[in-house]
Amino acid sequence: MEKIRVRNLKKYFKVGGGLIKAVDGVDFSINEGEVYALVGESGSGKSTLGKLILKLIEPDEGEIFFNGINITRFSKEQMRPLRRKMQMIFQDPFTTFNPIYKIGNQIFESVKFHKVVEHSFVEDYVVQLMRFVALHPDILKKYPSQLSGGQLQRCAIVRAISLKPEFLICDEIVSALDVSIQVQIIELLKALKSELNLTVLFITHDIGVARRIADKVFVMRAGKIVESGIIEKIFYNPEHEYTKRLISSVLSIKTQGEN
Ligand SMILES: Nc1ncnc2c1ncn2[C@@H]1O[C@H](COP(=O)(O)OP(=O)(O)OP(=O)(O)O)[C@@H](O)[C@H]1O
Repeated sequence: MEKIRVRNLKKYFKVGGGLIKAVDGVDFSINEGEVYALVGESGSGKSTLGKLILKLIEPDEGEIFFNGINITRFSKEQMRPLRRKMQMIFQDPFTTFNPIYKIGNQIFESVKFHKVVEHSFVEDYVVQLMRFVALHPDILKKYPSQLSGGQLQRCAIVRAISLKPEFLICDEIVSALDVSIQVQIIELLKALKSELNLTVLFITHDIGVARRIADKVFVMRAGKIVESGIIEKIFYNPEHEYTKRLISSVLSIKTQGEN
């Protein structure tokens, strides 16, 4: 079943006297249970595309379908029941949480707001999820500033999955983390994906990271998808010059690291 489809999506920004074509006529669909990576250099339009799909910003043109329903012109009220089903996790876990409240309270509130489980089960439910992502439940009593980036990103994952989403966008969620922690978070996401039958769009500038998690990939350049398909095929047999460049930059970093 088709989970997400976008058709001729466009978002331009007026900056100074000029126009930035952040997303410039994008078409694609993602089926239920698929993990797609969206790969491209900084500024290619990846985050803007992610925000458009979730209707965090409005497109200038084009259409967005979720579960086959055209949500492009849905109002805030119409979007409310869908918000829980479409979650986004961002690069910087320190801005995900409000620094003045304990982590637990923030996750409990969001589970209560969306009425995911009965009030009396909320704490037990979240504690279970904390264990699932290998975090001690005592962390729920801490403030964001008391946690490491990796711990906080796991908490952001708990908050997102606690709402039982159907579609998850991860926007550069491992970019700010050490390589060993990156691997742990990617493995965690893979486990979650199969446990929860999630459909995932994993945004990253690093096609090497994309390859670890995704089955398929969209390569984005200057607001357009220039190549897409099965990631192993594209990694070993890229057609577009831009994709070749992305791959060779990953390979050259690896080679330098190995020397
Ligand atoms: N609100 C905005 N106002 C003006 N320009 C914007 C806005 N949001 C994004 N842009 C511009 O749109 C282009 C695409 O930005 P976007 O953040 O989507 O790219 P990206 O591929 O996610 O890159 P990065 O990983 O660096 O965020 C960039 O040139 C950016 O400066």
